[in-house]
Amino acid sequence: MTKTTGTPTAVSFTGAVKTYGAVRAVDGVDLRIARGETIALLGRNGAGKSTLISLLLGLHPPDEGTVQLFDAPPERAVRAGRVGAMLQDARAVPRVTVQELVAFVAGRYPDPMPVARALELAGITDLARRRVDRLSGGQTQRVRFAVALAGNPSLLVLDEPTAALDVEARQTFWRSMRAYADRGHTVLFSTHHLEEADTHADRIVVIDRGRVVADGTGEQLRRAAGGALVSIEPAGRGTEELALLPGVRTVEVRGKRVLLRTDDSDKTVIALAALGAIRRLEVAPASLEDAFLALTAPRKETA
Ligand SMILES: Nc1ncnc2c1ncn2[C@@H]1O[C@H](COP(=O)(O)OP(=O)(O)OP(=O)(O)O)[C@@H](O)[C@H]1O
Repeated sequence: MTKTTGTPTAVSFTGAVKTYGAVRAVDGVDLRIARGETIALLGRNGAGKSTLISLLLGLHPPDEGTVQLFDAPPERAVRAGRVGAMLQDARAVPRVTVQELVAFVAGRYPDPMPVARALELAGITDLARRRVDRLSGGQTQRVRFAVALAGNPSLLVLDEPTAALDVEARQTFWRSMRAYADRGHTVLFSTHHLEEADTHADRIVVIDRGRVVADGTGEQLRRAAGGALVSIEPAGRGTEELALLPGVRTVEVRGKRVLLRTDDSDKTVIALAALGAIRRLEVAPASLEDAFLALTAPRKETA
């Protein structure tokens, strides 16, 4: 299926379910990540990304199904120092300096990277002597990245790693993440930034209501959601007949214009021309954002 089919497995979810009361936060997830892959988890707020990550790290057991890291239970891989994580809600330890904290974490791993290297990759060399509880939000986030890297783990798990970062820190982060991934490590990150997922991940996994609703490259997702967007001013025509045109998957009214998501823009445009009375035609390839919205549309919405 993918170029990584024969590669050893880093992460596997099989029928994984995690409920919180009536909420099925993770609802039957099957997912395999090969060693060396960089995976982006995309999903709306509350889709289940953080819960999936907590199962992966062994912070919670699944209610049903199994989760494995490197063909073993997550706790074993975590205890063996094969995993580094950067979570959203990790709290700063008071009074220690950045350097002390990173050195402490590195010391708990069997094969850590030099502390100076972790600080450099996270872009915080100049913060080494600062106290960790006296940093800005973005600085704290970069310290968390250094902590995740410190053990030189085979698998790096990053929950919304760029959420609080400014433009420059974001660029430094992605450069370092890529350098890390290029050395054969496996990286899983969650994000709300579609262009980051598209640019920096080998594969994008879209989660919606606790399920995997799409899994592929940005290009594959764009294609799956409908290859192109044809937009027109309908000049008084109803939208019903437009929905029946060849290739058209969905019809959406946006102000004066009508947007047709189509699998075959050539056929759709030829049919539109045959109908006549169509003004200001525009054709554009579907964006990843279009694909994401189509994949995660609320159930009641008529697209
Ligand atoms: N500790 C908890 N107790 C009860 N419900 C929870 C708990 N943690 C998460 N949930 C619920 O589980 C669902 C999935 O939440 P989760 O935090 O995994 O989503 P997410 O995709 O990470 O969201 P976000 O993008 O907002 O961080 C949501 O409906 C959330 O309200």
